[in-house]
Amino acid sequence: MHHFEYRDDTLYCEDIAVPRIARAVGTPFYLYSHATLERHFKAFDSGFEGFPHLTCFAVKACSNISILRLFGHLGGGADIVSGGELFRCLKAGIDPARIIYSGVGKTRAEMREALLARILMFNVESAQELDRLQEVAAELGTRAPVAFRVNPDVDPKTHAYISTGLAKNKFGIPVDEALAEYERARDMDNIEILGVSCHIGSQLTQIDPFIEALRKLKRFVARLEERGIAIRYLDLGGGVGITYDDEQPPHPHDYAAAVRSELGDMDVTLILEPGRVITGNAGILVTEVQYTKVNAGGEEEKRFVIVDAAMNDLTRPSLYGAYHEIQPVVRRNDGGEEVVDIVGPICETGDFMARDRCLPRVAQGDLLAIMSSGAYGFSMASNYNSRPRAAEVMVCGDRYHVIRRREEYDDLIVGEINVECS
Ligand SMILES: Cc1ncc(COP(=O)(O)O)c(C=O)c1O
Ligand SMILES: N[C@@H](CCCC[NH3+])C(=O)O
Repeated sequence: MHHFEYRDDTLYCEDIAVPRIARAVGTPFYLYSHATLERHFKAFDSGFEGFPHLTCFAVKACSNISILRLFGHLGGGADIVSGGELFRCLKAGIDPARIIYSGVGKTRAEMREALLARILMFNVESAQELDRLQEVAAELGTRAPVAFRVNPDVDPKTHAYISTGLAKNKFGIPVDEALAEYERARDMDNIEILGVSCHIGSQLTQIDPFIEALRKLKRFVARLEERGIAIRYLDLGGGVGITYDDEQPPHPHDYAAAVRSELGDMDVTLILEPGRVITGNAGILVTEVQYTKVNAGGEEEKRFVIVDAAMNDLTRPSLYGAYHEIQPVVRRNDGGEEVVDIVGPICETGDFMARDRCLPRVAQGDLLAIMSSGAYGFSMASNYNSRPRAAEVMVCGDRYHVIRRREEYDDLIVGEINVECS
């Protein structure tokens, strides 16, 4: 359920007509519904009510500080993967004691920053990372709280690029090797073992792989306990999928019920790292049709709708061949339909939002809504082709706020130095 719906054939976000915002801020822009963000966060979090848990929003999915602030107010923490994400979370007022730090390539500087901020836990992903963390913590005269991210070798049955829990993926430490790392960590002066973590992939549409991974984790925790290593936190990562097209992912409550049932009376605090399931369907990308054209020279006639959003704004279709529903912002019921490629202005054939898509006939100046863009949308945007990044807007009821202004040309060269080598 989200709060983007038509009223008299015009798309509204909560109580505001989308064309009104387009006139005020220009296009393209990301548009988020505050009520939907809140609803999705609560829908996820409430599934674990009564069980000690912490919902740490995966910042990489949608990292605007106004949105992070909202989740912080709702009692959430954050799952970060860089110093930049830590910086954002602190700016957004997220309690560092609710921040966990994942990622395979943490630098010394990033470790230092996170230790100084006193985050809850590092999810350590390799033996060398453990050694480095011990050194950095010793330099600061502190102890680093850690979980190891174990790789359970479970097939998440998702797109190969976003599968992370198979042995052949770069993430985590194989379960069989992790035991030795825990024993090493136990003997380190500046490491404090707090937990075990895993994250097997993103956009999962079935519950079974989560449960298979959890079973392996439980067996692993029992082996740790046999060796006198106690675990306080069990981090199950993120990964619950959403409907982009016709997928039928589990409802967050069904996911939570299955996890709780498998956990039984295990005495741990659960950490969850949801991203997409919270923000994915709470945001859209609004774009304007610049041109339409027909290329009739080849074997088949090709119809193109050229819009002002591109792969630099929303990279998912180009990168994964991902499907995003595309809807006219104002529905006209007289023009019929046609099969088109909806493409951006970038000089790449891979710059498309949709291919061979049946769309109501559109004309220059029409607005289109690229749905389900609230996760891995703006956060993956770039300046490719020297395109200023889009604005981000959040609607709260009958008001809207620009939560990130559109970039200007001067933003494109921030940090560049105009050197002439003679
Ligand atoms: C370590 C980690 N946690 C959480 C997430 C969030 O995943 P999702 O957006 O699928 O919930 C990711 C991304 O896949 C991740 O890499
Ligand atoms: N960027 C991916 C998800 C990757 C999740 C990061 N571990 C997407 O757009 O679907």
